[in-house]
Amino acid sequence: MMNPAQPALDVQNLQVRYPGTKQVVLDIAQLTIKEGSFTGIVGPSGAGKSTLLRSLNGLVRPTRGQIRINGHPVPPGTTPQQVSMVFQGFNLMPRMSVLSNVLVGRLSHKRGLTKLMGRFDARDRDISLRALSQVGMLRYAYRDIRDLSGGQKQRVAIARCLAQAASIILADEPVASLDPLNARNVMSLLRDLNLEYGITVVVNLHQTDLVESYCDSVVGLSAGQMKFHQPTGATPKSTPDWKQIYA
Ligand SMILES: Nc1ncnc2c1ncn2[C@@H]1O[C@H](COP(=O)(O)OP(=O)(O)OP(=O)(O)O)[C@@H](O)[C@H]1O
Repeated sequence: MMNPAQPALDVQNLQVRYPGTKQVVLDIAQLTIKEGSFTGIVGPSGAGKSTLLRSLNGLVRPTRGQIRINGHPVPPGTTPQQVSMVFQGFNLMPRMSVLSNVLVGRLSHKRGLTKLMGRFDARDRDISLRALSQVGMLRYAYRDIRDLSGGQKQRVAIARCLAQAASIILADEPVASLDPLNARNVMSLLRDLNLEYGITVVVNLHQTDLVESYCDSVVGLSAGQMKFHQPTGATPKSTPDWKQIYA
């Protein structure tokens, strides 16, 4: 159930230093992402965009700070069930069917031996097939992942998020390895899911035109610091054009 008053993501005093290094690569005093929003994260290479998403997903353990997901504090380094991630390289299992890959999204709803053994029931299959239908990939359900194009693979990865019933999708440069047409198709799919189901989307992007077309707000990072967080639409004259971060 959407609760627009409550942020989907709330970050306070987040700091990341990778183990064995001295450099603080992310230092964000406060970042709030509204539920149901579609936020682009921009910034030069090495700015900390991936580190931010990976911290939110528990893949990176912050040195300090607090992360709240849908109002609940997330213990450092844990992956909340409501959060699902899409990667540039798809992170799908080759030599397995499309459906098997989507079923992986159901694992976060399992416990104990059932999870360990990767056992799925009829409901899991129904949910996964429905997810494939939602991304227009149902007819590929029993095909091998290796038979798919990059754009199709990314659709399957997004279906895996839907099977997980994630309320937040974090997408780390999801279209970086796609041609411009497929890039727009994948962005449109994310936008449709955002509008239709209220899924909060946070996406790292290098292409400013995609940020302008699809995102309702934009966060600018530079050298691990948050430089701005503002709507993408009418940019007030008093604030710098967000594209300046690339200058
Ligand atoms: N596993 C790691 N160990 C040590 N340092 C890392 C690690 N991962 C990233 N870094 C460093 O953290 C900083 C931020 O990297 P990050 O990948 O988050 O940036 P980014 O904005 O996503 O860059 P890009 O746009 O090139 O993907 C960089 O200086 C990078 O070298």
